Amino acid sequence: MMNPMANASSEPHILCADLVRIFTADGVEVQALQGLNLRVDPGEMVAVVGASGSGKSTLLTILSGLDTATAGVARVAGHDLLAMGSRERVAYQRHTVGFVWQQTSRNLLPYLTAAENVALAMNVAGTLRGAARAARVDELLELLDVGAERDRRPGELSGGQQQRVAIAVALANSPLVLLADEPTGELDEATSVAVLEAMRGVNDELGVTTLIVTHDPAVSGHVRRTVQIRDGRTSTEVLRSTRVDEHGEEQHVAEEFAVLDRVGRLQLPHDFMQTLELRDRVRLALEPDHVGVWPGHEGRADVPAATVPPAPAAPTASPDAPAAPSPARPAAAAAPRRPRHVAEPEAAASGPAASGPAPEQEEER
Ligand SMILES: Nc1ncnc2c1ncn2[C@@H]1O[C@H](COP(=O)(O)OP(=O)(O)OP(=O)(O)O)[C@@H](O)[C@H]1O
Repeated sequence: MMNPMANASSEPHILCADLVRIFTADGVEVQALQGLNLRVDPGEMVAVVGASGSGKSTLLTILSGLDTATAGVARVAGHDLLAMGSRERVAYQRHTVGFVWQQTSRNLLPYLTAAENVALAMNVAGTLRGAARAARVDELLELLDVGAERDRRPGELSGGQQQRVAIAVALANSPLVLLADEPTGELDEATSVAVLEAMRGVNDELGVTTLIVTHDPAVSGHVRRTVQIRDGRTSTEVLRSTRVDEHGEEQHVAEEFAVLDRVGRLQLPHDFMQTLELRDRVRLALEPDHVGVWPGHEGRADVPAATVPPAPAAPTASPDAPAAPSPARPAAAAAPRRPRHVAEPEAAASGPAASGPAPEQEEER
């Protein structure tokens, strides 16, 4: 199984850095993406989850080449999506990425059979012909477990079968990246699970980099990495892995991390901010193995500060249950300690963790 961190130094298949998309409607600006950062390495399968209006569809529309970002970086498999001309865009959509949308009508033509829908995608892109094309169609439909439905039209298929055929269509031209927008949005729970497992099978079998955008938190259970979008930014990530414990038993472990961008910005979880009444500005302190964050005003004195440790958190005790974001546990475990006020509090309070004061500039109060 692919370790999501394994390719950290190679060129990612999806790279978004400080991505911004501003819509203007009736003179009012809406910032759908507000400096989003995302990296997906070749062969990874990642879910992007978030509440309604958080910017998921906007992100996917940009990655699919149907919309262009206002600013920032968006690169997919070597294509610069902000600089792409119309000819490159067409080639990109035909050969580099495959899409699965929520609505069947957007994925499949109703008057063609399953096999004809897959073959049409190859025809449009001009890939494979004759017997090679027919063999590829059958191979894909078999892979998605809808080989027996090859001669049926979408109206004669169940919702789950339609989405499996849609995945086969998306894979027809051997894309490097598969993008799916709420692929289980119109399916019941059991069918959703089957479709997600089919996508995972495709990811394992073909190694196609897969990004699923959804509001459904249950999707997280089917991928090794889930990225949470909040207010147009990636805020936290959950990584899932399997480990063997000291008794030789397999444990499914989920660890949650805050996302840190290139210049040291991170979003503190809402509940941390509420618990410590953090607002406007905070005090920071660089400790030997973590960064401390304290209210910059008269915050609650009865609770210890949030801390941001550099190392991944320990595995969760209960299998497959996401841990609280890493910063929470050291905070709870750490003895309440006084914030280390800096000589010039205003300067420290305004800077990010990365530019916080060096220890020798600090003084204990
Ligand atoms: N074409 C547009 N014009 C103006 N505002 C838009 C446009 N598209 C999206 N928005 C706004 O951008 C924000 C993000 O929308 P987006 O559709 O990306 O969210 P989402 O997370 O996909 O939500 P949902 O799960 O409800 O589809 C919302 O505030 C939305 O109203």
